[in-house]
Amino acid sequence: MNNEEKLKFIERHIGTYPDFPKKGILFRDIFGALTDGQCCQYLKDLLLHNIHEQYANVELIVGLESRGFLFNLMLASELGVGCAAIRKKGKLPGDCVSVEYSLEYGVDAFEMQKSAVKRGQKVLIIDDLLATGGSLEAAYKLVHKAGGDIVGCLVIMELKFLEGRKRMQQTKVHSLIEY
Ligand SMILES: O=P(O)(O)OC[C@H]1O[C@H](OP(=O)(O)OP(=O)(O)O)[C@H](O)[C@@H]1O
Ligand SMILES: Nc1ncnc2[nH]cnc12
Ligand SMILES: [Mg+2]
Repeated sequence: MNNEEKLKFIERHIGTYPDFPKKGILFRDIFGALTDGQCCQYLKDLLLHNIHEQYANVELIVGLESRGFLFNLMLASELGVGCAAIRKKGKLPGDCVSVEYSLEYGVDAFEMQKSAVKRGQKVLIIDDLLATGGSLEAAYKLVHKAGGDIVGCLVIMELKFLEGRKRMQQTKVHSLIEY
């Protein structure tokens, strides 16, 4: 299968749920695709392909709690680099940097351990989905605060109509699937 066919295959397996978690939200469920073994392999192939094409010399993959964690360790181990976590507030021990953010259906705060990123380290931020961009923008600020050099962000899905990309003009953002 070529990359275009792999992408179509994945698209067909992503679940779509109207009015979840709130009325008016059309929820795009990556977990629906991950129960299929082929989808897991194709997703890995396409994410790695994109990293090789778009983001040279990545040294650390940072994933956003929780759906971003499905991909940060997997990609880091494939690339032979480290991975780190951005978590919702109060979950990480030690000295942390913290940033408040809002998303399509709420407000929260993200944290990251200061020790997770070395000064000037080349960081790729990964998540399943870009909606309003609140989460990804907060992640960018956190990694920057922690001393990282962000080479870009990679997401599987992008909800174009919410224009989250407008908040991310400080770096390169790539998505595999646009809605
Ligand atoms: O672009 P935004 O409007 O910020 O929305 C995108 C974020 O929303 C979802 O996460 P959610 O906060 O629902 O948490 P989860 O990953 O733990 O399910 C999704 O996984 C992204 O991380
Ligand atoms: N519509 C949506 N589907 C899945 N995750 C989301 N996060 C923010 N908006 C979302
Ligand atoms: Mg998330």
